[in-house]
Amino acid sequence: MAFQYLNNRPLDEARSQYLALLLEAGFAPRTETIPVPAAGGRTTAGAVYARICAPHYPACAMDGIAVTAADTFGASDTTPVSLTPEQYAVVDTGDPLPEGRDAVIMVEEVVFADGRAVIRQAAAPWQHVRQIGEDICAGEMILAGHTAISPAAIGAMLAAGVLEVKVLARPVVGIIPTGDEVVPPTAAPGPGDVMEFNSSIFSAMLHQWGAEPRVYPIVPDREEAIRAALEQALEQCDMVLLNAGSSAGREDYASAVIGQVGEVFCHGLAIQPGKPAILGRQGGKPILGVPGYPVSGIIVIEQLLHPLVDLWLGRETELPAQAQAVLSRRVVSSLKYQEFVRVRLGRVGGCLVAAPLARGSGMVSSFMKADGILEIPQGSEGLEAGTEVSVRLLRPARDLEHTLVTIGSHDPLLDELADLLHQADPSAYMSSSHVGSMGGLMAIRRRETHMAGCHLLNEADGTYNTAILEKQFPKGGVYQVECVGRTQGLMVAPGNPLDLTGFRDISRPGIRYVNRQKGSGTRILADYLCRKEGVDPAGVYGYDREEFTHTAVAAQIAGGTADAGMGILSAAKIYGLDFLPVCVEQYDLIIPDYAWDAPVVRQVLGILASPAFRDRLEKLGGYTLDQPGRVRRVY
Ligand SMILES: Nc1nc2c(c(=O)[nH]1)N[C@H]1C(S)=C(S)[C@@H](COP(=O)(O)OP(=O)(O)OC[C@H]3O[C@@H](n4cnc5c(N)ncnc54)[C@H](O)[C@@H]3O)O[C@H]1N2
Ligand code: MOO
Repeated sequence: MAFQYLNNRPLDEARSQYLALLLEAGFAPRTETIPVPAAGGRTTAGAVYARICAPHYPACAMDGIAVTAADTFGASDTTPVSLTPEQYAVVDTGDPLPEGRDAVIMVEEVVFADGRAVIRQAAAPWQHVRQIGEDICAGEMILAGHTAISPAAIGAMLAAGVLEVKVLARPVVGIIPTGDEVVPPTAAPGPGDVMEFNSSIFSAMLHQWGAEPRVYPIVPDREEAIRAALEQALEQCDMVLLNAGSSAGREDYASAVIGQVGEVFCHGLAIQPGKPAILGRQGGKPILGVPGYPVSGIIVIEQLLHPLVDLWLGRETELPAQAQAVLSRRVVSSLKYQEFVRVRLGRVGGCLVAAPLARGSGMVSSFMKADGILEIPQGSEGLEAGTEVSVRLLRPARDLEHTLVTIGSHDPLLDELADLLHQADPSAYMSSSHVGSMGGLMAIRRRETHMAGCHLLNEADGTYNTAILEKQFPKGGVYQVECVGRTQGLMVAPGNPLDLTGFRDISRPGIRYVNRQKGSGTRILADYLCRKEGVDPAGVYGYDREEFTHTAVAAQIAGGTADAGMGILSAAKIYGLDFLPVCVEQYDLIIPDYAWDAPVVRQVLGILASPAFRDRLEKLGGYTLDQPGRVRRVY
């Protein structure tokens, strides 16, 4: 296939030109008529008029008696009026007002005696009577065109005799997943299989926007097959997403195929992620070529499809909620692209802090973890730490107020802690970033975290954390809180097929080691063990290969790309690995004084000391618990 290079069009410009082009070519909503009870949330296609009055008869508004007001005139405490059975009728709320009557007296104000109704106050004509059309008059406009139908509007239409309503049809959006490697979701994928989950992400987004997704079967990377699928979807849908094959690879046919069935308006946007997006059309029908990477796909359909759905449904695209936050770390950006950076947000010490998340376009979990999106404009080289930024919120702002931010050493116990915290208080959340023990202490210095998991060995005396905390916080300001003792060891493949006997064996020829990142406590431990056991790191294959968590190291070994790595027993257990224990280390939580009184911190300290926490850790295995939650030292 001829190599077609991509444009680099600014997003705003491309989007507005694309929308204008589509409108000119006849992009317009379909309408449909549906029963009113099912119309909640839909948008009226035109004005809706009342067919009958509501109420359509004079109705009693209270339980009591219907009377002729003139019969009651003069009634008072001193001159009660006694009505004969011919002069009144007992009625309930909603009953039609009996012929000849013109008022209702509440039952509380009537004394019945010998079949007569005695009243001590005159009734005003038409009191407690709902007149015909009091609510809605026949012929009156109930709803204007292009109006969202609220629950009350459903009631108003039905009361006014409108049983069916013409609404804007939900746009049917066809989603065509493509790729030879792409397979339906399974818990046991073969090597090279990529699970097809993009269509499920996009479908969920479309439902949220009021559109109707229609997912087609996965199409292999063959030009004719993709064209046939696209032609079918164009016949059956109002808009079509062609997923993957958008960039410049050998089997990337999206652009060519869109060109064959219609027209490519633009291939390539100045955005990252999402740059290979294709803006195409067949007449006024949009065809979007959406990159295969999930994060790129989410950004592209949010930026391009969401406005199309809004336009179709006659809605203004809502301005997303924004929050001002302080950037915790420097973010580098390319001058060529407008970048969408996923961030975690947390209010720490009175300041909303935005911590950038991993930026890989294939990392769908980074979008899941994100609290907001920071947009860095095209032409910017990035932003320095400490810059005040405006972040588009992905979660309600109030959730951020009760989020415990933890940045530091990784341990699966943090996930258990987060789960227990949220169970105990559904308004409380925990967001953890794994940057290693030293990284956590740095985050405390930058005031961006409530808490940091820490296990830093002082080689001189074999103690943990104390020496480094004294050095890092000479002026004090942190609490060292006891958490657990945990067994560190060498994780190896199940059955230990290479017969490793201990740490020293990592330098054996043929052994592929996988390490933790510099600054992590486990890396410091590994470096220490190298010196102690006379292992030369330069002679260890893979010593410079770094992963950021215990589970990531375990996953490499389980996946067969490494033979050994240092980590904790609980991570080895999750992956069914063998484990050669090396030492028990002290894992503490370091809490800065600026966060000490935060309610979420108090809650977490309570959970640490609870039997539920002990139970969870017993199940994980590899931990010893003395008095979690106890303050070891204040610096
Ligand atoms: N030489 C170049 N390579 C790439 C470029 C480029 O400009 N030159 N662009 C990169 C960028 S940026 C992106 S984004 C991706 C876009 O890739 P495609 O749209 O061509 O998609 P694929 O390569 O087919 O897939 C990418 C990735 O996503 C997985 N995938 C595909 N469909 C699904 C699905 N339905 N559910 C889950 N995951 C899916 C696919 O297996 C790949 O791993 O290209 C870069 N390369
Ligand atoms: O621009 Mo592609 O969308 O990452 O990562």
